Amino acid sequence: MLKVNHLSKSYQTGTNMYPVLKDITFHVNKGEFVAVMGPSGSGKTTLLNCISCFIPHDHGEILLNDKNLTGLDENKLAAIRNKHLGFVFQDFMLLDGLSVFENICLPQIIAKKPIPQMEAKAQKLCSLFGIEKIKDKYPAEISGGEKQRTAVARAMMNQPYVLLADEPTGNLDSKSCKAVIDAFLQAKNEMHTTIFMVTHDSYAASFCDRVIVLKDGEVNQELTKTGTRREFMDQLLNVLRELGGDDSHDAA
Ligand SMILES: Nc1ncnc2c1ncn2[C@@H]1O[C@H](COP(=O)(O)OP(=O)(O)OP(=O)(O)O)[C@@H](O)[C@H]1O
Repeated sequence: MLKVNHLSKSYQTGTNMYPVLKDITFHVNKGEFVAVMGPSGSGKTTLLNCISCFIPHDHGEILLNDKNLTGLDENKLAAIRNKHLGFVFQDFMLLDGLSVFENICLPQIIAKKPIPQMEAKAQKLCSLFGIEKIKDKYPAEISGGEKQRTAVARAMMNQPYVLLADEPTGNLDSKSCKAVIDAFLQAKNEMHTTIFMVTHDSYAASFCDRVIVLKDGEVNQELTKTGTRREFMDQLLNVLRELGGDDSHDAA
């Protein structure tokens, strides 16, 4: 579903070029829930921004459902972002003046989809993610966990090929974190959604099928969950402790 082949990216500061991603290769299969972890500055956000088509990469290729995104012009990239990618951000990015239900509908309002079809879909997502009771409230009236579940529902409106999440649990306590992870697992299990999440949180990552660990812009290792979630979390904590890059929830 998502293939990243030999991806490189440098930033220019003055006359100096700083390589941030160095020959990154990995694949994410349809329906897989994959996290990217690594110490601060290892290139996680840069990688996500390249996959999101927000910034261009220098070398290599990114394929989304076998379509090569490399070299597409900004209009084509914007169309791919709108149609085929869903986004969940650390700070929710909900529109304060719209209700929960209207926020969820937003991607299809922008895409000018028929209203009855759109409302039926939003209603289904509200019940899937357990936010039916708050659907008429406004973002200022709901909790952080409810805001993020609303953001997950909104990201699912266009049934994206891949849901991209940037530190989705970063602003949440353990209980809300679990509620958001449950929303991802529901999207994966009931809608076969492919999820790619950047996180510092080993607790959140322990619910994933696989974790790609970055260090200094390179894939340091890939860890696949084989045993229990708790064992996987301990494995992640050990790896991250060695590399210096986790701030997992204590209550995990
Ligand atoms: N626009 C930019 N221009 C120049 N350098 C940048 C830019 N954005 C990021 N960097 C540098 O690239 C490196 C990787 O940054 P990035 O934000 O991708 O790391 P990260 O792993 O997401 O870090 P964190 O965990 O702290 O969010 C860092 O050294 C950062 O200072």
